[in-house]
Amino acid sequence: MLVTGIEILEKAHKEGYAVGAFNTSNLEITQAIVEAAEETRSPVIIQVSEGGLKYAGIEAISAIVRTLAEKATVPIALHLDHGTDFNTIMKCLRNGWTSVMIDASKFPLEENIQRTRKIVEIAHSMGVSVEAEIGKIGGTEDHITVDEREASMTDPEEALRFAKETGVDYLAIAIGTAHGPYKGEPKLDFERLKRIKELLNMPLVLHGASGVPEEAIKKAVSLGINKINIDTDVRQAFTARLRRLLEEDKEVYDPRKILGPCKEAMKEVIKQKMILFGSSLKA
Ligand SMILES: O=C(COP(=O)(O)O)NO
Ligand code: NA
Ligand SMILES: [Zn+2]
Repeated sequence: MLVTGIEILEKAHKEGYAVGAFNTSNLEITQAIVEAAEETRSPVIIQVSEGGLKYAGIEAISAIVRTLAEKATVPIALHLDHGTDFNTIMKCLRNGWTSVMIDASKFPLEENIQRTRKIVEIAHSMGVSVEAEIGKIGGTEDHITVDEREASMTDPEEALRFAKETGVDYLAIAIGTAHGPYKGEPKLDFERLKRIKELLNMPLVLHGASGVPEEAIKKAVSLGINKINIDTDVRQAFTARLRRLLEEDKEVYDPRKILGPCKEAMKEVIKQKMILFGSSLKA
């Protein structure tokens, strides 16, 4: 069933587990997410980035996700990932999305607060949940120095002020993760996470979670992370299966015979994540 993001994440926050938020841009990835959630009895957040909306078309991808979510036997929220453009966020709200992220983290704090508060007021008036970001979660391509990394991490006191002044439902924080594959091993600042959770006592979001070792994920969940964004690991599962399949079978040409096994490969990765995050059997 299609529910709001806060319905899923308030429960996760109270009961101390995390829910996967998996990016999709087509039918097969969406099916993999929904089937994985039903097979592990997990609530799940299906999210589309602005790039994914451009690729699939907002009406088409909304229809696919909404249709599969409404038919599903577990709670599913439909979330806009890293919303930066006001009109795109409004289009998602008009297309029945149940959660949106306003990512104004690149602006100074005051402006991030203003921009976020505006979206919170509109989305809440429509019964839609809101995620925002404070601190900068980079991509692995950012060649930043260590102290720049420190400076980009979320300041706990600023996060408290931000949460109070915006009314945001869940907060994406920067504690050392980055989007995309890691070159070395990511070092998460668990002390910082612990402090933020103590101060804010609300659902927290971890971006850039692909490539983070399982032990670090488990520790982050135990310290209060409740939404975990995964994109790269699912993409890599798809592509690895695709390459192997085309290597092994030079004759195949039916997209269903190619995309079907790729869907299964993505589903297996997603199921493992749901079990690792502690969301299995929570639906
Ligand atoms: O944060 C993410 C996903 O990051 P990864 O690709 O590292 O899983 N999406 O918003
Ligand atoms: Na990552
Ligand atoms: Zn992200």
